[in-house]
Amino acid sequence: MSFLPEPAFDHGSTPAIGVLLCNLGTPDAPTASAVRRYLAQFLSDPRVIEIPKLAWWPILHGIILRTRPAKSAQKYASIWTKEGSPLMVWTERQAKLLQGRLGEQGHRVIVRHAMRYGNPSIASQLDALRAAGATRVLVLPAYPQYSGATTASVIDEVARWSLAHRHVPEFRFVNRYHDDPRYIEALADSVRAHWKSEGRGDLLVMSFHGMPARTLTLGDPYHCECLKTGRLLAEALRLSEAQYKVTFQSRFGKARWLEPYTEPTLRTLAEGGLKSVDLVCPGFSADCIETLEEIDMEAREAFLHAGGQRFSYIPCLNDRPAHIRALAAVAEQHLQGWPTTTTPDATALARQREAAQMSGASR
Ligand SMILES: C=CC1=C(C)c2cc3[nH]c(cc4nc(cc5[nH]c(cc1n2)c(C)c5CCC(=O)O)C(CCC(=O)O)=C4C)c(C)c3C=C
Ligand SMILES: [Fe+2]
Ligand SMILES: [Fe+2]
Repeated sequence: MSFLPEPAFDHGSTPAIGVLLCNLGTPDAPTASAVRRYLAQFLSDPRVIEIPKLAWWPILHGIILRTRPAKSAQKYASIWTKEGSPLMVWTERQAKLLQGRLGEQGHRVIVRHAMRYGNPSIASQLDALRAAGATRVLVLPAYPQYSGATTASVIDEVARWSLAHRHVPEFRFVNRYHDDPRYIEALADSVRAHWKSEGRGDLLVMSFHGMPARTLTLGDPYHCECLKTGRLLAEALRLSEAQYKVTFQSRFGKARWLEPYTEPTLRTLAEGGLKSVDLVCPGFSADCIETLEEIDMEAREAFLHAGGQRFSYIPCLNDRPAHIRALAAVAEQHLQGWPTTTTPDATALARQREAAQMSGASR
């Protein structure tokens, strides 16, 4: 392997700490071609599809990328905003607000947002942080619950970027914050606020993104962390076991995924006589196609069609002040003990030595 020559870190007056807020990513536009590009990158990630490439490639390129983009693009179009994809808009806003909070901490902190798939890429934002003088970078995947498919995939991408650089910044990673009291309180606060303004249903369904069921037996902690978040949120809201239910949504493909599945559960509950339900998605830090379309449109329709009378969707934490406070607290906790001083920059020192020798020689 060979490394390209690269400019020294631009330290400016004080070396900075970068904070990279990462989310999953989203297409650049609600069109079939943009969705195809996005899905091709996403579904080629071996962290996401754990099937040998030889078996998966013909399915991905022969079937999925020919059929899914057009259907998905229509769904994206139904949630797209003037500013763009909701996931992008919220993540960008969260990073700005986080910058406002972390900028107050006494050291120079530069917050950037990045997407694991699509834009802005993790690589481009790490380049930008490096150019701005960040010699240390805290990577904060906006996934409260750890999973190999999400959190570890972000870590892979950071490692891939590092493979191409000689002078790699110091990294720290937030692997999870599923049981952080400030995150739980932010969730509880949003549910209470919703009940106050919209009224309260007979059951609170907590719907998390699903994962293939086999990941649980293979050792992925995701399922356990979702259940713990659910229990802690229920405790914060003083709910009995009969007053809430944890479910899993967004099944992809034919394999068994984590159960119970959200939409079939809602249908069964409605058929069993449940009239009024509140639904919250605690594992999504920002509203996106999976919450706005799959839950607030499709799951709502399924519940009402099966005899339910009231379906009340509680938005994700998005830019709620308690959420930004929680993210800032999680970041601060991981920044603790990280000195802002840096090792002398080898290139800068070599240049200084060279300049001193030159000026000595000319005298
Ligand atoms: C919150 C955590 C997430 C986990 C865990 C996760 C696992 C996972 N997802 C897929 C397949 C798809 N997910 C899609 C969208 C999507 N997924 C997450 C989050 C998690 N995924 C988010 C935030 C989004 C929204 C993106 C947006 O643009 O709004 C999609 C694309 C949409 C579609 O075509 O349905 C797919 C496909 C798998 C296979 C998986 C675990 C193995
Ligand atoms: Fe997903
Ligand atoms: Fe979905």
